[in-house]
Amino acid sequence: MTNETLDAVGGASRGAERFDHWIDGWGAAPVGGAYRPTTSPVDRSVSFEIADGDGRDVDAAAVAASSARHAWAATSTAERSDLLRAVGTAVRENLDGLVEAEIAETGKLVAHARAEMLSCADYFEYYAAVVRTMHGETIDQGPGQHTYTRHEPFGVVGIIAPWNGPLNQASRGIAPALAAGNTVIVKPSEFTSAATLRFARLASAAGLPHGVLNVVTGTGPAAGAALVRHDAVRKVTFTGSVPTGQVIAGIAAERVIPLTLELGGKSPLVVFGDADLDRAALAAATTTLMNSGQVCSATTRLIVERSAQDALLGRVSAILEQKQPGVDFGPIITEPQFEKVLGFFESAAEAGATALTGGACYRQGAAASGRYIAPTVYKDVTPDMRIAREEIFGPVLVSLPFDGFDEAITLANDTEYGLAAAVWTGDVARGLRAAHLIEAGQVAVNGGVMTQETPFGGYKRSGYGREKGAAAVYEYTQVKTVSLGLAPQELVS
Ligand SMILES: NC(=O)c1ccc[n+]([C@@H]2O[C@H](COP(=O)([O-])OP(=O)(O)OC[C@H]3O[C@@H](n4cnc5c(N)ncnc54)[C@H](O)[C@@H]3O)[C@@H](O)[C@H]2O)c1
Ligand SMILES: C[N+](C)(C)CCCC=O
Repeated sequence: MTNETLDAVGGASRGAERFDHWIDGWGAAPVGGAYRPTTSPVDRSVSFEIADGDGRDVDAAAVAASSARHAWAATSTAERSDLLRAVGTAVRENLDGLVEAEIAETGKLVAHARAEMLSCADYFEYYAAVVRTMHGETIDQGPGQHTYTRHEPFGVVGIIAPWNGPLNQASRGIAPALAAGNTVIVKPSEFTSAATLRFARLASAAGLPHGVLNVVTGTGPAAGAALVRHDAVRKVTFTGSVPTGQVIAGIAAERVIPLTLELGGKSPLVVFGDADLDRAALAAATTTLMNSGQVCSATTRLIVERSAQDALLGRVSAILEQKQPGVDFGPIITEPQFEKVLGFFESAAEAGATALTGGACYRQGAAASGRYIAPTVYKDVTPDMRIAREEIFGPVLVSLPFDGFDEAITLANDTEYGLAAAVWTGDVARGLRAAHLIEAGQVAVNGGVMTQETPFGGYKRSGYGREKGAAAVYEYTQVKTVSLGLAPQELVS
């Protein structure tokens, strides 16, 4: 692959644009005056200078979000719906700038970055519709009472986002939180903040009142922890790793505030021998390559009926071997994650797994200057190996054979995680039986798809709470019961 191709996907040789926080409808320089660079995973050049915030900047955002919250909560659902739709339109009309910012920090393929930004617009348009369906209930206690429930916003919601799908993952929380009448402070990953900052400007220009959406950038321990600890923040949605989720859950428990945790996964892809192996192989290759495996719900733990293992792995390897870095798949987004994936290769070699293809980064050609990892397929894996147990978050497929339905389910559930699963079989009834027995928040049988409309979240250590789907809007509300006496009551003295 040529340098020209890499430039096209990653954007080297660019000036380092500087980004401030977005607070109360304006760019706000960090109180401490510090900025940190973000880099392109394509060639490690500096992409942007991003405000390196801390608790003082969170304080400023909290003042803005708190000041705006009553007026925002008092808007009608029709007004909020119109504004959310306008935000979605603004994303569509300014797609190129968002895509450019996202690619500069993640190295995503242009087509993938565009799809993610369009899906971001979808979140706003979808929750623009959902907000108009929100309702409480009436409770019949007899003729003398009129009792009903209201779904009221929490006030200020904190959203902490990861680097693998920066604006996309943040939008998944921002849209329903705003729809429900909350104001929001977003803390993007310190590795990937630019698209979220550009988005916040667009949202303000589209009509979101000042203070309704704020973005504070900086590291997790400085800006992120300050956000979770802030008195004004009444609910937090965190998407990221289990260890960070545990830290945040500790703070939330201390403060007694609700938390949605969207954490990692080690999701199984179960293939029975009677499946369409060509389609199953394509699915396995796609999940391995998608965002270079940096997807929380990637089903990269391939659990395949022993009789079909060689045929399936041959097909998957053949597909992956044709793929080119920068053309068919992107780089690993952060340097620590790149090193982590290489560490898994060492561990796999020491444990005796066989790499049918891949198993290394690129050491020659243009891809060697970026964080590219060759798509990898492992055979001769045992369930106790690190590559079989831990989330790799790279383009690495790990194969475990099974004999019989029960062993397939046992292996699928032999993980501390429970985010997602996929099942491929020629017997639909068996596919659904497997789907019901697998401990995961979403299971796709024979290529079923998940969209904005489908609830998403984890079982076990993959987290709690649900995002996406109509019900997610209620995760950003608290229920109040109101009871009105209609008849004279006897007073108890
Ligand atoms: N379940 C999901 O929907 C989902 C989606 C995307 C990514 N993920 C998971 O995210 C992980 C990769 O993302 P990551 O490396 O950015 O995760 P991470 O936990 O390192 O960081 C996530 C966010 O938390 C912030 N943070 C870090 N320490 C913090 C602290 N002490 N207090 C407050 N905030 C803190 C970071 O700055 C970042 O914004 C993977 O495990 C992946 O599976 C899950
Ligand atoms: C990176 N994507 C494609 C937005 C998917 C993110 C879902 C979980 O990590």
